[in-house]
Amino acid sequence: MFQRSSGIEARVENMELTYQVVNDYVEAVRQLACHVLDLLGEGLGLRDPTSLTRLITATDNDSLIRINHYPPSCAAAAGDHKSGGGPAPTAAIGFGEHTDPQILSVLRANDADGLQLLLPDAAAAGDSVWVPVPPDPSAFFVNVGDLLQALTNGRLVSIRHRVVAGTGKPRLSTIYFAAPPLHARISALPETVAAGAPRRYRAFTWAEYKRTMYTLRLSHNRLDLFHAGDGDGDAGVGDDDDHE
Ligand SMILES: O=C(O)CCC(=O)C(=O)O
Ligand SMILES: [Fe+2]
Repeated sequence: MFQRSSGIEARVENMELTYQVVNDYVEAVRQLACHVLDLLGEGLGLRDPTSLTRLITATDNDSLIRINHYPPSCAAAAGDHKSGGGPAPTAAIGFGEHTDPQILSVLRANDADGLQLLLPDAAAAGDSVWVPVPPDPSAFFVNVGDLLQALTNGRLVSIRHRVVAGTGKPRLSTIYFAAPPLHARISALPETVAAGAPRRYRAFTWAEYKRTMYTLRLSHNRLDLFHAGDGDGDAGVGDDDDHE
């Protein structure tokens, strides 16, 4: 009985420690995300370079952290064997292709490879060229999300990526997704709109975007449903008071 309760106490202590470590990590990556957004705001020539950061520091921000674990793939090994070449095209996918929906993602992973990016220019030309991101546990991988693409009127691009599970080491990744409050209105910043660069997307709230996203497949190009001038369409999104 005594042993059992001390076991529980140890577990509670462990949980508290884990909670503390995760909280400290979240605070550190949140600050990093703010720093990156401030620099981007400056680089974009925003009148208020902190306006992007303020979206993710609001007390009711919707940011989250995700921890992914990809065990080595037996399917990839089988694919290698059968084709004598690369992994089986579908069976070895650890995380299907997608863009991150939020503002900014800050990823840290162990030294196992697997993350790949789709080259946007090749994709626009109809080719699928996947570029591996070299694993580096001492580095952060910072990714522009869909909302940042909309806020910058397409000047910053939310890159399509995926994870292919290899046959070697398990991959472990931790990603902080910096997001605004649900009610935040996402609309191209005025400095990114010009006669030669008309507003690409209509205004929407993060809540509307999330609602739409949950009706779609992971790989769907969701921003396509928010193009300016498309009306309400069947995307089921509201506010279109920013139409041009
Ligand atoms: O695990 C990774 O390396 C990337 C995962 C990812 O893209 C995501 O969780 O959105
Ligand atoms: Fe992602």
